[in-house]
Amino acid sequence: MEKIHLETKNLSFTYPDGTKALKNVNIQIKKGEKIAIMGPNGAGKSTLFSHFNGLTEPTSGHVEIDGEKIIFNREELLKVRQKVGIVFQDPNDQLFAPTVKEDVAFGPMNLGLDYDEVKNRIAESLKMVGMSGFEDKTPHHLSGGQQKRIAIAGIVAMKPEIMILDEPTAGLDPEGVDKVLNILNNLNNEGMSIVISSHDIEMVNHFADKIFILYNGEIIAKGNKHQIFSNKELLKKAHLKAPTTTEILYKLKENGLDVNTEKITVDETVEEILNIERIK
Ligand SMILES: Nc1ncnc2c1ncn2[C@@H]1O[C@H](COP(=O)(O)OP(=O)(O)OP(=O)(O)O)[C@@H](O)[C@H]1O
Repeated sequence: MEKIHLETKNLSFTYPDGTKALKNVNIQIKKGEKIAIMGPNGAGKSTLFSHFNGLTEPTSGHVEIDGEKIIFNREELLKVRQKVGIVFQDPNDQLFAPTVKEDVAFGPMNLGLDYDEVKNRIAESLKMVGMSGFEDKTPHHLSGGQQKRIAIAGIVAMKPEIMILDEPTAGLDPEGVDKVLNILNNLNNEGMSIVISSHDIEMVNHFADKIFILYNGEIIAKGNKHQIFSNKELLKKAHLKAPTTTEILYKLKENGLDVNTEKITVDETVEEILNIERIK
């Protein structure tokens, strides 16, 4: 059986002003999975992510990493943060050093690694995100897409086992989205578990093995992309737009054609349409 890498058990969180941001959230992420958490603004995605490496302590319930409950003391949290790396939505919340290399060095230096190892990690992680040569640049003089890749490099340099990214492709142009997805797929191929949040259904359609829908602090659905993206009622409730392929298949069905609306990718949809032609 595949090992569970990260799990939340009856996780609930209420902000000091009384906002119940998470209500009894139970999710399991297996080793090596690519997961997307989707949901409307204010659903609780960022609040959930801040629990994954112990940045926030649950009001009730808990989070387990490799079957071990996160314990809230300095030593244990340091161990958790080595295993679970978080890339925030806004690179400005993450990038603060005067140069790219100092920024990427920050995490590995905090792990107490020696100078040569830190240097190696800076070079390796900048190469991984396609930003070698930018070492001496000021992070705030880079484009949004470049800043995002530097923020990812800073976390990659700590060699976490699980990487959490809050809306990693928001605001990027199509090439920027592809670049980030390539980086995440390469990291996943090396064994890293990846969890992202996103509103971008076409991107998630290409990326995720499993999707959780968070709505008003609760997980209201989980499944693979076929199960989630063919459920138009669910998508509407979660303020998500169905993929164009799903819209086409639903329209064909409304017009009396016997099509399987669970086909999601362009290739599957074309095959389904060609099948109707063949039956005719
Ligand atoms: N510091 C805070 N104090 C009180 N309420 C908060 C605080 N931060 C967030 N909230 C509330 O908690 C709920 C969940 O917010 P959260 O930011 O986790 O949602 P989200 O799904 O990440 O939203 P978005 O897609 O807009 O980034 C919202 O109702 C929000 O208003």
